[in-house]
Amino acid sequence: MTQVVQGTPIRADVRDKLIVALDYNSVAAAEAAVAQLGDVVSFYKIGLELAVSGGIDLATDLIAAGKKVFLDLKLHDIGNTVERATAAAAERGFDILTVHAYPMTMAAAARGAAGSKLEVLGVTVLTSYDDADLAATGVVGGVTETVHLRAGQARDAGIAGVICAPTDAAMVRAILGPDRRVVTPGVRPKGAAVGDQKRIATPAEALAAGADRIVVGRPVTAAEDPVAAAQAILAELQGA
Ligand SMILES: O=c1ccn([C@@H]2O[C@H](COP(=O)(O)O)[C@@H](O)[C@H]2O)c(=O)[nH]1
Repeated sequence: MTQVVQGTPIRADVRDKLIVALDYNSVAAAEAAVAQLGDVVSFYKIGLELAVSGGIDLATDLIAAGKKVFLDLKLHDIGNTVERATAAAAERGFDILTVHAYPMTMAAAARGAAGSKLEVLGVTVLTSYDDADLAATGVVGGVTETVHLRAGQARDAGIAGVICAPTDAAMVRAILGPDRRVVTPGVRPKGAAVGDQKRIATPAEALAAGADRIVVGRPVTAAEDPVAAAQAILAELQGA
């Protein structure tokens, strides 16, 4: 069904650029949000909170309802485990799976996803980190240098693309070229609460910098009117 926002139809390809994070602690709450957002949102993310609350099975219902589903588990383990978990995610029909952007982890996930439609994305540096947070983990080199390194390693591992901050997207796009995915959380419409995110940009800025898709959680799910919030983001994306 075509969405119309303020008299303008939202194209289907634009709708697929918005991934709404279902960060809830129960399947019932996530289902209520999906029902409320209806045809406005076509792509959902199941992350750690919902996954440990029984949400992985919700993906089956979402996929059956024609939605795309991103499983954001940020895997990092020995190669055999990552490869088998990735293959299991592919088997369940997920569209996107995240792993941390370490070379062995990404290579294992690439093997697990081989021959499937599952897009594996490597998480470069979390959008809630600044240089000091990264240094505290023992990483030598700031955020920009580390994202640069890890984006190149993601390309070389043969995975579909990366997760990065919208503020890194232009640099990452130049490294990955036009055919790989650049997906950015840390997106905040003008005036939205920043929360714990540190490297942020607006939806339009993220697309202009080279992002294919944006991930938005609280600015939609915690909004007084989540439908209006999602529609406003879609209108901004379509105008970008
Ligand atoms: O670097 C990252 C990787 C993943 N995320 C996830 O995206 C959403 C963002 O939610 P907001 O409420 O819009 O902040 C959330 O599920 C994170 O786990 C990220 O923010 N940054």
